Amino acid sequence: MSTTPVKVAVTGAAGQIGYSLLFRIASGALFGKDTPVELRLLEITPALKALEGVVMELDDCAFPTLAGVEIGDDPNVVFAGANHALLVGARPRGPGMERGDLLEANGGIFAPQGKALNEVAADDIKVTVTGNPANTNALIAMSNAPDIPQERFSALTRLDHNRAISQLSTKLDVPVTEIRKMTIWGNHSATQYPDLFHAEVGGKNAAEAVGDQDWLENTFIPTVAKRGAAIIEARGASSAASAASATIDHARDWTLGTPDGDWVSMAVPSDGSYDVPEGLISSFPVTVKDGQWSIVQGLEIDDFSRGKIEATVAELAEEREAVKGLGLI
Ligand SMILES: NC(=O)C1=CN([C@@H]2O[C@H](COP(=O)(O)OP(=O)(O)OC[C@H]3O[C@@H](n4cnc5c(N)ncnc54)[C@H](O)[C@@H]3O)[C@@H](O)[C@H]2O)C=CC1
Ligand SMILES: O=C([O-])CC(=O)C(=O)O
Repeated sequence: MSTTPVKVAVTGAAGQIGYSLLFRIASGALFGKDTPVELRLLEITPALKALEGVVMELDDCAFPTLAGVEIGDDPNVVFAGANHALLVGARPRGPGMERGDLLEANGGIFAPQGKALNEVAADDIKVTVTGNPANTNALIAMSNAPDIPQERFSALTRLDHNRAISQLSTKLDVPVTEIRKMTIWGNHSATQYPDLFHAEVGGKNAAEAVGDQDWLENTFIPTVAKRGAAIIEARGASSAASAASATIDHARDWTLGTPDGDWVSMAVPSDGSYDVPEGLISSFPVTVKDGQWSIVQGLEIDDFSRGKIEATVAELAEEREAVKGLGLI
């Protein structure tokens, strides 16, 4: 086992997602059994007592990979030396709300956290935003951290990506391992575009394998895009274990790389690819090598896909204007 622990900061650590996420990270699910991790956990002051209880449980697991745990309510202390920051802490939506409705309540969390990361995180910091509305919260954090390269900021669309794989696997009755090159474009919201035209099933085009445009348009896309709301309706609370699992998948692949012949969906700062305005944090198909992501280039986008991508990107542009208006960027 290597001796220097990787420092992973997690915000909202006493929350629902935190309760799943911390135990997965501590058990080695993020970087493997040979890499010790130190957890640095941020909460608001009233939640620190609950967090102490979670830390007692982490202790009680005696995880060989867990090298230490620090907790606190000051991001300037908790983020010190962090190599990864998983920004989960934010209010979840309730029934009948869209994620964008959280912008006013949650946006304010991400400006001070971006500033703190800028000041005290390690030089190789990678930031993943899970708290909603994730894309625009990542934009706020990034805009408040001018000394951190922009490509170190990302938002989570991996849960949508995994949901899309699962829906397709059920439809075609194939194992998830047969499905490659799934893409979520745009915003982690109801406007997101899960794209089957570039996905593959057993090496064949997924849209052709489905052969049913009506299912693709009227069942697949809305099921994936509205899955979060369906879970809130059923569970009475937003998805937590699957969100934690997707956060692990995202941060792991960003660190260890994507397999040959496949890609993943990550919301990253646009460089103008596929006509997504530069600087918006939008989901793209990406590959990762040596810890750096690249947007997959050269995909042909037909009129149907173009319309879907434009709609979700227009929403991201509106959110950017809204947070400008709030003085957050
Ligand atoms: N991107 C995605 O795919 C998904 C995102 N989410 C989002 O993740 C967020 C967290 O969800 P849950 O864990 O279920 O919520 P939760 O309410 O159970 O936990 C949130 C925690 O964040 C803490 N918190 C609030 N402000 C904070 C701050 N300034 N600093 C540090 N901690 C702070 C709260 O005290 C609470 O413990 C929500 O915004 C939810 O909508 C949830 C599922 C999927
Ligand atoms: O839907 C929500 O509010 C929680 C979330 O982001 C998801 O499950 O995708």
